[in-house]
Amino acid sequence: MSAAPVTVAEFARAKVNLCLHVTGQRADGYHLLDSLVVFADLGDRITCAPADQLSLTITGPEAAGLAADQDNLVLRAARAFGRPEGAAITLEKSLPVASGIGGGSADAAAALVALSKLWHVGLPDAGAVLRLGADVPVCLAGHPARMRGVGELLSPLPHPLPAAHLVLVNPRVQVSTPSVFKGLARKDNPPLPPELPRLKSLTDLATFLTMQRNDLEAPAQAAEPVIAAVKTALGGQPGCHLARMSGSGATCFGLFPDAQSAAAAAHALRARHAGWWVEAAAMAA
Ligand SMILES: C[C@@](CO)(OP(=O)(O)O)[C@H](O)COP(=O)(O)OP(=O)(O)OC[C@H]1O[C@@H](n2ccc(N)nc2=O)[C@H](O)[C@@H]1O
Ligand SMILES: Nc1ncnc2c1ncn2[C@@H]1O[C@H](COP(=O)(O)OP(=O)(O)O)[C@@H](O)[C@H]1O
Repeated sequence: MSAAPVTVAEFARAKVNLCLHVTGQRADGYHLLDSLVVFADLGDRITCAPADQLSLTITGPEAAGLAADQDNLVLRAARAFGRPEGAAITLEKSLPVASGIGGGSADAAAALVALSKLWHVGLPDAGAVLRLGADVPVCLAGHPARMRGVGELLSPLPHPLPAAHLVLVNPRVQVSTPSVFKGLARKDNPPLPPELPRLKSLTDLATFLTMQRNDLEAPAQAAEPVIAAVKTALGGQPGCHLARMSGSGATCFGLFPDAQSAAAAAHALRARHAGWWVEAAAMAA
């Protein structure tokens, strides 16, 4: 007697680029990156239930920003298995769409894991995973990593990062990732140091990051000057060790030492900027 099929749920954590150096461009136009990627204990949720047909339903506070059509990265992830079986997939969307924290990539990665469990099949090959999006491999890895190449070269960090809390702020503007890359003044910026140092405290981490960059900040800010205001507002909160944009924006993050200071900053920012999306979360280990 075979076991009854069960529903599988996976968490799709927000990705944060603590720094993002653009070091070159490939002949196909994709850019070479060197980035420290971490995850927040905050994200979307994918649930896959057994079904004859493949279907997607989107719920949650950010559902209105996204269509449940064939282009949705969750259904693209299902098709990456080749000929997909049926599944009734629910995406509970909490992360703002197209905001530099990889919500779509995290959803794709979570869908891959959930469907491989539901269907008892292996994951698609690395090429198929990367074709879903440059951020999907790191989201599938799901742990802090140094990301190079166009996103496919992942190295675990040589030393664990210190505990930290994040405040994520999105001013509710969408910036187009291809346009931000196109706006770069230079594409051959210096990489991260070859060896990442041991960073024992949040002060060590912030000091190290202050010497690194997000090269996409300048072109994103040129398109949406409010991003500079977000960084200033975050950086002015008590306990904020560093404020920077993630990915191609427009979401910015602040690094805080503990849950209390992060929650207080989030509260103050929400009170001052009612239209902004503001969330506090621990940085996942
Ligand atoms: C910039 C980053 C940094 O982590 O984050 P987000 O802003 O998306 O969160 C990622 O590289 C984005 O990853 P992802 O959003 O999965 O990218 P894709 O769908 O593959 O590509 C979207 C577009 O971004 C540009 N692109 C993306 C990745 C890369 N290494 N070089 C590029 O030039 C290309 O113009 C591409 O058409
Ligand atoms: N499940 C999904 N969640 C978010 N965006 C999605 C999804 N499926 C497709 N997309 C599309 O992918 C693009 C990138 O979205 P997202 O990953 O949220 O942003 P970013 O790459 O800036 O972090 C958006 O233009 C969006 O329309």
